[in-house]
Amino acid sequence: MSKVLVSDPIDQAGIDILSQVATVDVKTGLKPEELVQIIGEYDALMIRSGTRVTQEIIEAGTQLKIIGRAGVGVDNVDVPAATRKGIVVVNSPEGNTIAAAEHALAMMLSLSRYIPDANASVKRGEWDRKSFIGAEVYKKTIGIVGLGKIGSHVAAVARAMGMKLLAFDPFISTERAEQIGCQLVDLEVLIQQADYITLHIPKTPETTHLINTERLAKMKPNARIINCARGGIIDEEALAVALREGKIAGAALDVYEAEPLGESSLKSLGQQAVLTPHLGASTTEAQVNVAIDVAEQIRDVLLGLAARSAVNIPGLSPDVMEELKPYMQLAETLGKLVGQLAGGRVELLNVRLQGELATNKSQPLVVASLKGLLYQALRERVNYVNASIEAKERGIRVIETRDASIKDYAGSLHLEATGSLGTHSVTGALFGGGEIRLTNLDDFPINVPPNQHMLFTLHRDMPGIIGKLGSLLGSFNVNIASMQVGRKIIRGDAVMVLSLDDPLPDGILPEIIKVSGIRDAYTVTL
Ligand SMILES: NC(=O)C1=CN([C@@H]2O[C@H](COP(=O)(O)OP(=O)(O)OC[C@H]3O[C@@H](n4cnc5c(N)ncnc54)[C@H](O)[C@@H]3O)[C@@H](O)[C@H]2O)C=CC1
Ligand SMILES: O=C(O)CCC(=O)C(=O)O
Repeated sequence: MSKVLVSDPIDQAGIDILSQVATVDVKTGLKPEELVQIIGEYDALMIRSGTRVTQEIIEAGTQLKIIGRAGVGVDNVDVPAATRKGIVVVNSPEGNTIAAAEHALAMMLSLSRYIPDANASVKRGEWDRKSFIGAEVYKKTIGIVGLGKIGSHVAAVARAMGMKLLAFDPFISTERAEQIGCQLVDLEVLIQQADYITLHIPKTPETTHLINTERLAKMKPNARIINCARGGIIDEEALAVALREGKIAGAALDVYEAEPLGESSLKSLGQQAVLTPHLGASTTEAQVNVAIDVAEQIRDVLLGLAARSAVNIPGLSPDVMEELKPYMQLAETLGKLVGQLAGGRVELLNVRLQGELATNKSQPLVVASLKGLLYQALRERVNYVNASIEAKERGIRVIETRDASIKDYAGSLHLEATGSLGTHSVTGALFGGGEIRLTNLDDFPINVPPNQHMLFTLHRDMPGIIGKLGSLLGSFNVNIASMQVGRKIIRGDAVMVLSLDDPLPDGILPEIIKVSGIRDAYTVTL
């Protein structure tokens, strides 16, 4: 019989499901070294946010087939390490949506009416009615940053409370925002106009310290901010200063840069700060939902079936998987690339399956392309199962075509996306040993392997451009790993594809576009 280790508190409903197919050991509060010692015995590991599944634990888990995160965020799992070892990582993208949204709303009302401090004062034996004169949310403006699952539910309830709704989400169409009843605005407008700002976005390099000293200074003095998403989206030190100096009226936080929250200047603040210990998902209902959702997937994988919310490995039948596996990564990489070239708010994705891929069996490659395209917006919340639904909800039209006559490579994939930066296309194929190659960019022939940090330029093919760009990058201390020019005619238009050792520093892209002969430049992270 298989063995499952449950290393965080999980609802009994999940344990009951796992027990149908496995011996279940519940051992919570293990130290990392204790987990490394015992993990080798187990076929599956089920966690919440309390267990950090490091590469060392994954390496020691020689029998592991699946890691199940009873919740949304898999930022406590080294997913690339699990993928390298063929371990499926699953989560529950929707099981705690309502719980997290309601917590954010509860935080907003608690802040406005000083409920935590008023409660504490009554319990101390006081009857102080003067210190807790609150503010109404009715007719106030709420600015929702991130209009995904949780943000949309917050919007629906806030609307019912008579609030005016602004939203910032660069990956959502205006139509979708209007359906939810929100006016889509730039972040800076939202920051300046909102009375309440609530964050419902993933933590990514772009969202880290999104709320910093400068943005706090632009908020209204009566503004209150709520973070029930991820710690680190707000710069906590800057927030504490802004609250202490009365630059804004209040903050309610459920998540912190380091958890549990240790020494922090937030703790010495008065009633203008409400702090909870990462309770967003802590409702009986959400814990039952996520436990069942994830336990069912662990059970299915242990029985040799597919998982419905795998974040790293698709739930395809073994024979289809065998044939398509080498191309899934290609499709996802091309999706990530073309999505970033097209900018946010992609309206249209054309996927052309070429050569031997031009068959019905290759349909999962369209889904993998969408998963890549949506990665920048949704991170680990997009998977092979929900990618098509998420695309539809975001108003992304997907056109799928097949062309068996294109035989430059055995099989190749061509993606074209239209978004806020215009229309861009990329083609890719697999070379010997399954190595991914980008073979065409915006109709220019190229032949480069994808790299984590890349820079693309559209320029005039003329002497001196490559040197000027190289010097400019050098002056910003950016090291070029490789460079290739793609052109159709000599001294005509051309593209330059550069692989960089590091991400491009902020502010350099406009400088690149100023170089004479360069018409456009794009940077992507894969
Ligand atoms: N406190 C808690 O216990 C819980 C926290 N969460 C967290 O809540 C957050 C939201 O979760 P969901 O709504 O389920 O995710 P979701 O994936 O449905 O929505 C996230 C939204 O953020 C948008 N987005 C991505 N990057 C952005 C950026 N740079 N600026 C503005 N918008 C951006 C996306 O387009 C998407 O619409 C996540 O960070 C999740 O980990 C989720 C559940 C419980
Ligand atoms: O498991 C928990 O309580 C944390 C929930 C959470 O933050 C998530 O699902 O992303």
